[in-house]
Amino acid sequence: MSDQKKILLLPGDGIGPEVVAEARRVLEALQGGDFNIEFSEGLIGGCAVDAHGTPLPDATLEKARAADAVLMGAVGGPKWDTLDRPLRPERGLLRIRAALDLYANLRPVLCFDELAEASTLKPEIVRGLDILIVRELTGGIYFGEPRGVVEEGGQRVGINTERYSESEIERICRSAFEYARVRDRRVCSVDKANVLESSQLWRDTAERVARDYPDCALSHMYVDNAAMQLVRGPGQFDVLVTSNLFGDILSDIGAQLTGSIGMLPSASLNRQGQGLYEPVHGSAPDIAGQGKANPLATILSAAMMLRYSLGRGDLADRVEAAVKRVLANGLRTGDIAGPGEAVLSTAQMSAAVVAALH
Ligand SMILES: NC(=O)C1=CN([C@@H]2O[C@H](COP(=O)(O)OP(=O)(O)OC[C@H]3O[C@@H](n4cnc5c(N)ncnc54)[C@H](O)[C@@H]3O)[C@@H](O)[C@H]2O)C=CC1
Ligand SMILES: CC(C)CC(=O)C(=O)O
Ligand SMILES: [Mg+2]
Repeated sequence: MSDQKKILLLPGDGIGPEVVAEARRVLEALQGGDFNIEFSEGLIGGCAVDAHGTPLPDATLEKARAADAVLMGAVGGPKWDTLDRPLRPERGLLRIRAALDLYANLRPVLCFDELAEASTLKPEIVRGLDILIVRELTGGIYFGEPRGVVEEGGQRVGINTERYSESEIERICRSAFEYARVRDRRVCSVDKANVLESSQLWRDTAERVARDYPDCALSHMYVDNAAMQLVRGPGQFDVLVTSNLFGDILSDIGAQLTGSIGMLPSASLNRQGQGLYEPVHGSAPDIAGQGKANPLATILSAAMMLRYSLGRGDLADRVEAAVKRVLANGLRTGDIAGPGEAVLSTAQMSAAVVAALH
């Protein structure tokens, strides 16, 4: 029986449309037999502001709710940087994450052996690197109230609020332990409990949740040390669980350990297993429209979508194996190419992945 899946594509801005088009090509190449996809498209970010005056039109949210999964590119860019905050493209992304309750953001920091030389770190440090960052995605300072810029004492004051409830912390910690159970059973909770009350609650809650997972080890680390340890000795980590802001920053560090931010995929999941999949990078205005973007982070995000939302781990394995083959054959986009190595365009890279699908 044919298994028709509904995928909503949200290309967004900058390099978003370029990398999403290439991930679509890979998904299309997998179609046939018992696997078929019905693609639809929606607007989010700056392109949605231009067309509808809002970064997240209701129609996009409705389509997302009706889809089996959403594959997004990236939002934002200098064209929209001057807008009032509620109109900024990035707000559209935050709103769709909140509206779909996508609280668990998985960012696998996986270094393909073939790219160990492309890492900022020594190859022997990153070879075999496999960390899972579990980032809380719908709370914390990106959402806390009060927020805004107010007049106070004759000057402007910018306000944001870091705020976490026990239940928000508990559910993301549970997710982290569940993933740890199918890995090396080690969870490092990253916070700033020496300064922040929200982090003290985070630490207490992580300790309480850990009692339900006696088969896993829990450790704690302050975020400043964690940033340093990720660069100094990333192999010490298995699962990292942390807040929205800290996870955002630490995962960009993690991305560079894998060779390039163009390599790091992500999945954002709710309790129902519904998910939004996107590369960790942004809209990269500096290279947009030039065919220079590395599409592998988005292609690997599509693989995560196959595994987590579409129940097709077999197809996800095929995509990931194809990416590995392409890298083993020495094929590189500019961000991961070494000196003197030939550089593929965005479209040439995805064509190579399609050709390497077995
Ligand atoms: N999830 C999202 O939609 C995100 C959106 N943004 C937005 O994107 C815009 C640009 O932000 P930046 O801070 O410059 O971060 P960025 O991730 O877009 O770019 C940082 C650097 O990495 C490079 N890069 C990013 N993706 C690449 C890829 N696939 N292949 C090769 N090189 C790549 C860029 O060329 C740039 O030099 C901003 O408007 C920002 O708010 C930033 C991060 C995430
Ligand atoms: C709008 C930002 C929060 C996006 C971002 O940087 C991210 O999710 O990594
Ligand atoms: Mg980020």
